[in-house]
Amino acid sequence: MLRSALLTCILDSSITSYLFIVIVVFGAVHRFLAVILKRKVPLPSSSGGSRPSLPGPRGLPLVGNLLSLVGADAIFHLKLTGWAKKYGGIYRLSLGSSEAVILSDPAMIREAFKMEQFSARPDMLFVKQIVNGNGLIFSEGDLWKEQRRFALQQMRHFGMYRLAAEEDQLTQKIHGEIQEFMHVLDEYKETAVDLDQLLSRMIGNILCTTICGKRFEYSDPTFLRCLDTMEEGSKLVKLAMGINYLPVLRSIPMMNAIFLKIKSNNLATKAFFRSLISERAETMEPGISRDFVDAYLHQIQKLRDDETFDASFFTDAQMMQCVIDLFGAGMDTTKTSLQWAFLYMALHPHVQERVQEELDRIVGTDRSPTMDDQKDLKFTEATICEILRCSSVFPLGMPHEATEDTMFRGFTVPKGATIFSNLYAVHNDETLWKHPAEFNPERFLVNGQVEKPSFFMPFSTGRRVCLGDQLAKAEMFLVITSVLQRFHLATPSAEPKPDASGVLGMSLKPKPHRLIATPRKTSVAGSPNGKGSPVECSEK
Ligand code: HEM
Repeated sequence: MLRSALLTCILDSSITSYLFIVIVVFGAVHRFLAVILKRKVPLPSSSGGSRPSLPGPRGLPLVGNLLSLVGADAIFHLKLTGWAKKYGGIYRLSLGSSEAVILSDPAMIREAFKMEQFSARPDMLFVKQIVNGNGLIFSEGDLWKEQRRFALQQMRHFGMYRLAAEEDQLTQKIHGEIQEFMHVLDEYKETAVDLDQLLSRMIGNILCTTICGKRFEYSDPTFLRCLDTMEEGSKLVKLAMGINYLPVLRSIPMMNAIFLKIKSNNLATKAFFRSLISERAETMEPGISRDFVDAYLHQIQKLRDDETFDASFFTDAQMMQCVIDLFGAGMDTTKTSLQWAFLYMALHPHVQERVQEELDRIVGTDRSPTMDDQKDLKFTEATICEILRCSSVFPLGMPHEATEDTMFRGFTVPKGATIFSNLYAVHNDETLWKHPAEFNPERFLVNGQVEKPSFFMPFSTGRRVCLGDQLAKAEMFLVITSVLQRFHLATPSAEPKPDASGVLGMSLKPKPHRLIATPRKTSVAGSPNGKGSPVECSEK
């Protein structure tokens, strides 16, 4: 009871500044003790002997740059972007007991993330105690390489190529999910609605279908509990980040309560997916992979049957973490990107009208858009690129870690340094983009063709580039085109216009806002080929 009241209080973002101060104080003590005990802890100026030091803001003794970041957790990306303007495309920061290197130059990010030495993940306590080195996001070395190769093959297969094949069952299910979303949207008619929960259910179902072959009713309590647990988990993980750098923070009751809650949420999430995996295992048939779990179960079976095979990372525990990683990585990012997409459409009605005009011309109103239409919907495609650029939902990517002291662009990046790629800075750099603050899809069109410059990198780049990029792009394309074909989106005139600045949580989210979805004059049936249950469309 007390713990749950404490956690409710913790989830209120106003407490984060307090936590930050706690982290700073503990950071100072930790570093002080480390120095006293002569442990090897890098100091702000310790980039090494006569080697040129990386530039960066001056830190205070013991706490480094932590004090400059107090209260900046919701705008961390802006703070780092401000420093990039002063210190350049590569600079360093001292965060508690660890050194961070911030890359904001796209060419440097491309070069760095191709390098094996910069492809590890920071050695965080969470990773050790919860993920246990398994999965796709925090795994490393041979395990990561093998699992990534397999998962990539499957995600590309399920994500893009199968979504293009309309007769495929999975594709039909995803189209059905979009229809269900629009059916619920239809029921709101002229009422303003916050799309957050509705999008969670649709994206959650698309991911569950792709990964485990299962969909849930929007009101299913088990499904809703799982979505809530994962959402809460993202907030808690962000709050407890400090524990990764200073494990001693766990001795603070509030931090320990967060840590224990993250662990219990993780167990609940595993229980949810365990039952889905069991269902799959009971119904699988030889040679048929209906989804990611099916493919994984077949792989485990194949390797067990192969007597010459003695070492493999394909285990049940590994499969579980891969499933959780794919769901976790795909959920918040795709949902948030779609929230931004609909907000931008409502804030830029002329762009929305151009997309709708293109959809009416190329797809018409008798069928839903399919992946085959993508190549012809140039302005729509450019608009989706602009949504990804402007929103930069993963503004600092995922942290990487240097596995050894490495000379890079004339500087030494020390072993153990956490490397952040400031994708937000790249996507808002005035030297690369004309008027980057403007929402303008035209910037991606050259002579009527979509052209994506090398400095457009919403899914990061290199060895650890997003594994679900194809699925995410396909989902965004199908959802955005289907919704805009059927609805006109607007902000409620009686409410203040939502502002398009984001708030940084695990991803960069728009501030809470409501939209009105008014049905357009269309007569689209419930599936791409016109079959399926039609959903009524009323006139404006
Ligand atoms: C618009 C949606 C998405 C965006 C913007 C996005 C962006 C990113 C970014 C920036 C990274 C960090 C790469 C790095 O470490 O350098 C990443 C990693 C990852 N993403 Fe995505 N992502 C999206 C959707 C998805 C989806 C749908 C899935 C799967 C279902 C997915 C799975 C992953 C995984 C597994 C990783 C870790 C890869 C690794 O460590 O090897 N993502 N994503």
